[in-house]
Amino acid sequence: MNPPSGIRLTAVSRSFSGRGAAVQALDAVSLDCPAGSFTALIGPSGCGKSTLLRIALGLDKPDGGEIAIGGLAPTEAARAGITGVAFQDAALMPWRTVADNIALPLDVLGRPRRANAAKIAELIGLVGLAGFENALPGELSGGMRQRVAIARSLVTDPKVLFLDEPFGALDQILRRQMNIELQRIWMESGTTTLLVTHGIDEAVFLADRVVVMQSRPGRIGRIVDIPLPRPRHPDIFTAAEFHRLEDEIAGALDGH
Ligand SMILES: Nc1ncnc2c1ncn2[C@@H]1O[C@H](COP(=O)(O)OP(=O)(O)OP(=O)(O)O)[C@@H](O)[C@H]1O
Repeated sequence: MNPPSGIRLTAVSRSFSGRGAAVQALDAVSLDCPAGSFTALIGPSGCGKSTLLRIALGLDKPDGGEIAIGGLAPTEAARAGITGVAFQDAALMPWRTVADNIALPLDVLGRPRRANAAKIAELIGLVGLAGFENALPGELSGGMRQRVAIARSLVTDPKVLFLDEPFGALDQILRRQMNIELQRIWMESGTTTLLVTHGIDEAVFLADRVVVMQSRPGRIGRIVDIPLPRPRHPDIFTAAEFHRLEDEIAGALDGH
């Protein structure tokens, strides 16, 4: 049997006590993302999305509950290269070429670059950047930079991928193109993916399920299954069923 490669949160809580009253950023959040699934996380500002992500990446610790990434504690999973992550800001190193930026997690984990040359070339092809291997970030468009960030997040062959609004800064047309690309990459890589987004349309287009969070305290309000067949084509954005699912999520965000 393959090792488990999903995400499992069991009653995860995290509160912050600042100068004012304590804030319950996460209140007993339980979520199971099966291996290979695509989950979108959506919710109002301050509902605990970043806190959840930071805990999943091993950058913060919960006050209570448990979290397992591919069956491991978050810090172990990160150290083993099981976790990949891409943020809204592509955060590329401006002096490193596309190939060198993609290779960065290998350098951090002390893995030999030469042994992974074929992997880097494959990823460059996967994100549609063949021919730009030696370009510097300053020579790329915003969408191309985000594609480099996604390739970089996949270079360790992660079992679990966290995407924090990776297309939030892009315009609507480019965002849709990137959504189509991301669906293809996910279908080819089979990586368990958790996408944090503010876009209802993006969530419905990409996800198997949309987790709608509520704030103060940060909780899961509703989980909406997205039973649309794959691969999903751009014309699905105008389908009646697509709009019905968007409305259901919008309603859940409003607390209905
Ligand atoms: N380090 C911290 N110290 C104090 N309070 C914090 C800290 N980090 C988060 N919080 C509080 O926890 C709550 C959840 O914050 P979090 O950043 O996780 O929300 P979010 O859903 O990611 O919001 P957004 O969509 O605006 O990015 C907020 O009320 C925030 O003020």
